[in-house]
Amino acid sequence: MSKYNHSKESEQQRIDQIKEQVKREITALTQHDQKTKSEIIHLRKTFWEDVTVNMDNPEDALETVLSIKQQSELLGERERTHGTMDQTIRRLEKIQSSPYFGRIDFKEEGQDDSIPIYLGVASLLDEEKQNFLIHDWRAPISSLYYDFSPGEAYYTSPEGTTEGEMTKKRQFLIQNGTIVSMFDTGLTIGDDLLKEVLGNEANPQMKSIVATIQLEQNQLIRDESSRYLVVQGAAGSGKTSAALQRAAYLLYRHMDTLQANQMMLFSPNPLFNSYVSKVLPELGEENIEQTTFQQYVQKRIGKSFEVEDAFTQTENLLTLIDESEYDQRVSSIRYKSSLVFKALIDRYLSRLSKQGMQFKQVRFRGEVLIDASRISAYFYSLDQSISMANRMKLTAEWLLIKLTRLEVLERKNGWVEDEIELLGAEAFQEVRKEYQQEYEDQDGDFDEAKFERKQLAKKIVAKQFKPLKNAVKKMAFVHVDRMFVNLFKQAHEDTPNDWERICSQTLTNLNNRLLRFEDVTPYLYVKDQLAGSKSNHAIQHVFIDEAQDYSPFQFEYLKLIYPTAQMTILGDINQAVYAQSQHQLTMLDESLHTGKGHHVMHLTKSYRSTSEIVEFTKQMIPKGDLIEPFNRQGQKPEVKVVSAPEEQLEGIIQEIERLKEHGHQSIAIITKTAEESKKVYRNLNERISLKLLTKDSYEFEQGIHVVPSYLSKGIEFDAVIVHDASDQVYAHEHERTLFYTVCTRAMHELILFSLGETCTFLKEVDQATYHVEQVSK
Ligand SMILES: Nc1ncnc2c1ncn2[C@@H]1O[C@H](COP(=O)(O)OP(=O)(O)OP(=O)(O)O)[C@@H](O)[C@H]1O
Repeated sequence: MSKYNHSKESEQQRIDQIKEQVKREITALTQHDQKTKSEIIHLRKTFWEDVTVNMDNPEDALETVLSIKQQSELLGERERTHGTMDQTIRRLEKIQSSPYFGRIDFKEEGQDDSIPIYLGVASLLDEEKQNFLIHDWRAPISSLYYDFSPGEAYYTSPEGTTEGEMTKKRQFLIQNGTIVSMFDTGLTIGDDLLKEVLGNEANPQMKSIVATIQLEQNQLIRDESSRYLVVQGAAGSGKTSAALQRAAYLLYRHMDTLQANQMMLFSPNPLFNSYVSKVLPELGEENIEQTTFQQYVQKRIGKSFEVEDAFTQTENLLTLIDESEYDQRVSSIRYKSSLVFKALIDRYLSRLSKQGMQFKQVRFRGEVLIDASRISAYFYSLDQSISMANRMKLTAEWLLIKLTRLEVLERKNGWVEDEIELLGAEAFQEVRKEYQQEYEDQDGDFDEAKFERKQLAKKIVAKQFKPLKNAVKKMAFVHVDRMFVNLFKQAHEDTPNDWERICSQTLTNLNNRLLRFEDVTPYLYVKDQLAGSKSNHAIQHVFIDEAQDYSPFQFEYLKLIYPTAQMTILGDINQAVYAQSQHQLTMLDESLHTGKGHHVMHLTKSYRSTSEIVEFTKQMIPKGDLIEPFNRQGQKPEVKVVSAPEEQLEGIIQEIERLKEHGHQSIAIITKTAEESKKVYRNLNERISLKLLTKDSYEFEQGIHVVPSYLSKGIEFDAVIVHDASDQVYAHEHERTLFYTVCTRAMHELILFSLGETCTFLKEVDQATYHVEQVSK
């Protein structure tokens, strides 16, 4: 028997022992859990029998409350225990099937022997609870596995730095408790295993990469040196994957203070939410909160405006034929996304703090109760040294006091008497009961009827004043919309050349109650500054994926709404597809992250696509030569030049057939616009089974999809067929990043059709890196 086999045998024996121990633990826990479950059922059934309910006097009532509290605490405690046991059983079941993925032997400085350390998704102690049989991949010592190859190594923990020598590094693939393969690895973590993983078919759900995290990804995952961690990473470099592992890592590191619902992931589209939803549960953690910027703003703005989303904005721009119209819209978008515009707004706000604030009158039953001018006078009577937000709060408090006084006066008005006449017997009975409880012992001359009418008047008016008071509490008396409109009506310093045009277009939109995407952040910023910020102090960590799509203004705004959160900002400047971010400063720009508290990292190795695809795509972007493909070979990309639309459709169908024969299950036909996607879908739908992805799609499955370029970001497919990569479709320099994004979605195969001459981005690529075929009947 070879040394390897022997070693494999003994490794399998160790796994078998672990499985036995885990089996025993699961049996014991299940029995215990059964008992707890029965107790819960019993407690729920007998809840009211076991509490003494007696409300005869205050002491008895107090005792009743205490008894209910005690009983529900007992129930709550049992339910929590059941929850924890359930979780532990699930964790143990996972360990049983795949206990670990790695082993390192580490000889600590000053020690004689190496100790084997096995790494898994969760830790496991031996039965004496003395030694770790498995270390959690997030434990400090586990970083040795990701950071070093055999030789001198060290790791840092809260106790300090431990130095030593790594004498072995081994990788396992274990399925159903059996070793499928096992490699002793050198420099990088399991090139072979990684190759195998990356060579698999695409999955409609992203997977955890815990067994094959690469060195630079590990640094990203564990970095806690700064408040803002900024990651510029090439397409397919594992930004999203590493971000999710990082979330799991932070949850482990700060398990006493951080919970999944205190972390927020901003993703590029609703589809993405479902795409990444399995990763954290796979790692034994709960999913963190997820949203898109659009979902956030939509919730904030509600129905008061029709809100354009970033996709509609992009689609509108991509379908604009008139170049000057395009230039105008883009210039307005870029200006409104800039910090220069934010500075203009700040100057406007500071003027408002002295004069010009707009308020709404408080009206009640068609009459003006408090005039806007009185609110304004009160606001400006407050000391200017008090911040605007606090002056607004004080004004709201003043209004509430005023409303309470007016409410008392209102009770005497005729309409109240009319309302009382219309009341049913029930209302009278209710106040009579109140009277009996409170005043039955009063002297004989107490007028019960008068009391009744007074009480009813009080109730009727209070009910009608309630919405008014609530509106004041929500700062609805501040006329945000009018002040936002005034921003575009007033003269300002340092405006761009086309300011007048920007203003007139914005005012037309606002008049039609339309808020363009570029106006959304400025509008919310103005609203928050005037009517009180909606900052969220509960969120402790924010992840922003595809950060190249966010403007510096959006970054400032996100900092305001999450004032205490740390941020992980990930993106790729070469995939900036929105007008506000192309050739503009974006949230990702290093110039915004120079100060203390910011740490910028770069990921240059690309894992998603075969090296042929990466070699091809990297030529389309500036500094593409810095991108290093992972060594996984495949076919060279194919460019098929056709001369008629029917040829393109036929060609696509043939390619799909071929790709399916090769076993590819997830195939995307990517078009530039949604309009084009719809057309392709209509033309192909009768011939092959496929799905159309739109901005409202929430999930995607294995299969063939037609998807517009800007919705394909962040996700990946086994094979990508680019629909019409001709110079008629990708005709402008500003579409370079869009084109690059589309091509980099392919894992194994990339096929580009071009109806006529190919686009410039393709012409620039070295012909030796792809095949060209002229297809004609
Ligand atoms: N260390 C790794 N081990 C295994 N797979 C990896 C690793 N790193 C990345 N991958 C795989 O590479 C692919 C791309 O990863 P991911 O989507 O996270 O990259 P990205 O940088 O966010 O891409 P993009 O910016 O192009 O959307 C995924 O299939 C992911 O599972």
